[in-house]
Amino acid sequence: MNSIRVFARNMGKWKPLQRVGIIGVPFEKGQKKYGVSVAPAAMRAAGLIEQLEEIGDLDVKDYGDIDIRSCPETVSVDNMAHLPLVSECNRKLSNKVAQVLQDGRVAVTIGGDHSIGVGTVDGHYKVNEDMILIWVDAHADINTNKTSESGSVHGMPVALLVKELADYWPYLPTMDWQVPKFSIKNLGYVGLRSVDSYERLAIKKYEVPAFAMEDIEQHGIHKSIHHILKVLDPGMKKPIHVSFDIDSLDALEAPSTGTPVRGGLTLREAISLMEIIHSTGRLRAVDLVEINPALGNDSDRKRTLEAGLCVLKAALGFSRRGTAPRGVLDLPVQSHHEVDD
Ligand SMILES: NC(=[NH2+])NCCC[C@H](N)C(=O)O
Ligand SMILES: [Mn+2]
Ligand SMILES: [Mn+2]
Repeated sequence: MNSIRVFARNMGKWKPLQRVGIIGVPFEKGQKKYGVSVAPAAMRAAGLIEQLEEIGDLDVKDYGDIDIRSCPETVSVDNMAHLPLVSECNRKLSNKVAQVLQDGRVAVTIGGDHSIGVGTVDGHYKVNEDMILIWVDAHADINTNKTSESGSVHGMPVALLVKELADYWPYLPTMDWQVPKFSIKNLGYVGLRSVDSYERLAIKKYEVPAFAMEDIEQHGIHKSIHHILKVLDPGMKKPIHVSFDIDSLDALEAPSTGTPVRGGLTLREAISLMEIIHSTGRLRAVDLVEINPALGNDSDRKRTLEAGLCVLKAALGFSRRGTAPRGVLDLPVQSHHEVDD
């Protein structure tokens, strides 16, 4: 984007330019299926950067992909597949996310499977220790290697991150760089509908605000996300990290994903959720994970990539109402219709 034009447009009372940094993570060893590593390239080919720039008032910088090289897997941990690879990828990713944030940009990370949530949250926490985390997912991803039925690390990132569960892990070789400091008290879930029994136990024990699909059914997406934000941050000042697993969406909306679950969020609900979070002005990092372009047919793939783009655009300020031309309206466009509650 032309920086002089941006400067001119931001003089006066216009909202400041939002700076965004894109990180691709072509990593798929946190689960068993081929293809989720192709998502960063597929999202770029689908027009990710251009579509974000079209929102306006965005300065988008593409930091490229994390370098995923297969290192020799000399150690192994029981029921935890490819730990050295997961660890190495996340170590690099954590540093990159911290760098993007220190550059004053919202860190937008395109996975990859959800094991990369370890690196994104770790990197974010290094910069903003008061961050809160909204995990939007069909799954809770809070298994340890002892409770997981799959042995896949994409079902474990939350348990690796939170300090309250640190004692439930054995020593994890290669993971010395990652010290769990983030508190489970700063975590909330949206979209759950496939939660394993020990995961359920952890959520209950630590009273994690968790809006499963039945809660969203009951309260609606607006009240659900407002409630989570209020519980996690009553003062409304903390930086927000959203880790968005595409399988939070209904399998009909986003079929190209490794562990689809029916009965999920509509795309409209996900867009609403992201619009609300954007409107706080405190979104600092967003992950979009588990898109697997190798699964399904052309139409499935296209629908899933489009859904991912819609979600990211909503998170970064795209308005479904349209945006008025500059200089015409000083205030954000609101609905012209008063609706009684
Ligand atoms: N990020 C994901 N899609 N995770 C799916 C996890 C599924 C299951 N709970 C497991 O531990 O393996
Ligand atoms: Mn997940
Ligand atoms: Mn999931």
